[in-house]
Amino acid sequence: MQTDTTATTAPATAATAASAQLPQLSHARNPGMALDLDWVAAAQANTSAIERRAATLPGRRSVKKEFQAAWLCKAVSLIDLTTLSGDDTEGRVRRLCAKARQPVRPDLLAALGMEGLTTGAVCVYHEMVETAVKALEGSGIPVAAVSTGFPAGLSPYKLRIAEIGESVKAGAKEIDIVISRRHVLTGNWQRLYDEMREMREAAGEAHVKAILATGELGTLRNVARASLVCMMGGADFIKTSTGKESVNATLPVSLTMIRAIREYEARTGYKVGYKPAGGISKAKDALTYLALLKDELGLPWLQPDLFRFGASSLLGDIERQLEHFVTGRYSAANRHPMG
Ligand SMILES: O=C[C@H](O)COP(=O)(O)O
Repeated sequence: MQTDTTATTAPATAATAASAQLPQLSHARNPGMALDLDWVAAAQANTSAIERRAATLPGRRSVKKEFQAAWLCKAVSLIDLTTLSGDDTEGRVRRLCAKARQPVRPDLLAALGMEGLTTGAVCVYHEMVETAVKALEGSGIPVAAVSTGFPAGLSPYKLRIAEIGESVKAGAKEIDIVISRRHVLTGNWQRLYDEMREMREAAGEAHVKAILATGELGTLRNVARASLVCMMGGADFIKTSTGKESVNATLPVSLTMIRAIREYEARTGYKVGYKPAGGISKAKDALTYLALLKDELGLPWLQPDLFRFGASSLLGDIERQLEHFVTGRYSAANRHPMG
């Protein structure tokens, strides 16, 4: 990873490295704005340039040793620890919540000086929200609910809106909505905008992550346009994927969405969060995403209120890498179960 982290004086521990380089910053919530169809029509995505730039990212020089451990701890704090399976049970969700509270073995965290580290959130289906809220009581870890007919978003519109309210009532502080892909594919920006507005309103104080399902949007230009429309409609985050599409988070899609976020902030002054989700399972990939974020948006985005990984198995690999950093040994992946 090519960042300026290695150019600074080496802090003594991973904890000091993390806190010295990644300041705590907050931001005003994006209120949305009137739909600007001229801006949407003008949005471009130079696919070959984006793909060329994305291809260079994984091969870049990686941060090492305590700097790598610090960035990995930062990555843990940015994970929406997720289970979205048809066979989810209350027991599995309770185990996942215990993992969110204590994401890395206590002896490793003590050696890293990172006691108290937790994941950013736990993400579940509506039926599991109450269980997760109870299991996370007192931890400060929010529960995110996938909603609006996740993953396809094709249930009756009234029910999709009602589902948001139900999850908020059950205690979800974050709602991951799925957009209607057909509005993007048919260029019905007005309808996409209206739905986003209504979903944001239904969520009230709960923050809304708009899942674009980019693997089903056809082109990067559509991804750029849909990103803008969702931000205009008041999305707090834009998120790549449900994890159920055949193509989920990718670096070209991430570059496109991140640049839309940058443009939106430049024009409106409001920061919108970014959540790549689906298929991110290796610590190395997490570092690439963090480097991309830092390069394109800067350090303010490397906080849980502006960036999350949607991931079910990434934490296990990060824990393995941290164990290796502390002990010099790797353990088998099955020693790091999630739920
Ligand atoms: O939003 C989160 C995704 O569903 C998780 O996907 P994953 O299981 O590929 O990590």
